[in-house]
Amino acid sequence: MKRLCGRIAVVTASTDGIGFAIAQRLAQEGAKVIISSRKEKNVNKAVDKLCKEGLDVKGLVCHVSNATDREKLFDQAHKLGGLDILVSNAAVNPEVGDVLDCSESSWDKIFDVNVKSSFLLAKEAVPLLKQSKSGRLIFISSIAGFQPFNLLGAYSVSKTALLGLTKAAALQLAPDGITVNCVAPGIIQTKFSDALTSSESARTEALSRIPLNRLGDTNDVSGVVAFLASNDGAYVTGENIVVAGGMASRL
Ligand SMILES: NC(=O)c1ccc[n+]([C@@H]2O[C@H](COP(=O)([O-])OP(=O)(O)OC[C@H]3O[C@@H](n4cnc5c(N)ncnc54)[C@H](O)[C@@H]3O)[C@@H](O)[C@H]2O)c1
Repeated sequence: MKRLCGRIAVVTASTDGIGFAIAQRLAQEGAKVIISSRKEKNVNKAVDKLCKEGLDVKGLVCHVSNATDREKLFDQAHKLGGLDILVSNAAVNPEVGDVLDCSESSWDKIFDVNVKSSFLLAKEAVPLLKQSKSGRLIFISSIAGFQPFNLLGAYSVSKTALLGLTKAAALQLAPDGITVNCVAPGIIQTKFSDALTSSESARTEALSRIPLNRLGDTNDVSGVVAFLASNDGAYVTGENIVVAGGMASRL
């Protein structure tokens, strides 16, 4: 099914993991997708891979905290014809520990990348999204945003902030016909979740919390994002959608 023909999408941190799967899926559904991440080498590799699959993608270096990089991202979209879909996916977690043990520098970094950059990307995308007939803003939060994970204190709180940002921005942008939603993944197999899944004991503990009894795959998340980006999701806004194999009922 190609639900996104003629749409232009920007996905941050999309050279690997969940972001890559989202970029791939949006492109498979017919969108022209701008891939980005911090390192040129990774951008080139991801673009090469998707171009070889016959997908319409362009790539750009973008450190989401860097205003010039963000400007280049939207300039590129403008040159391609506009912007219909922004997926804000980049996140960091530089420190493992309880929330009140987080160092000030890690707190600042977590909130700078996970929250402030998402806010700024959204704010800067709005002029282009307003020109689209089907503007979509999609934030990637986490199940930890609903109930903080042990030892992921500050990261969890940053993801909670995105739940609020989604609701507030959805109300603000509804009169312009732009939908704003958030996807909150559970434990999805990527580099990011390695610590939660790599050892046998960590894996068993993780699975004990997931009613569907399997870890998530990046495609479990990308399909939901594609739905929200498409006309099938046109009447959904201000929602935080958990994609976690039922984990939310065991929090
Ligand atoms: N994997 C999971 O279990 C899981 C669960 C819940 C939420 N998430 C969220 O999903 C998103 C993607 O995570 P992932 O699991 O694919 O892992 P990942 O490590 O592949 O994704 C994080 C990406 O963000 C990028 N990034 C970090 N700082 C950046 C910056 N300043 N500018 C641009 N890019 C930057 C990293 O390079 C990395 O590619 C993140 O928002 C993460 O919080 C992941």
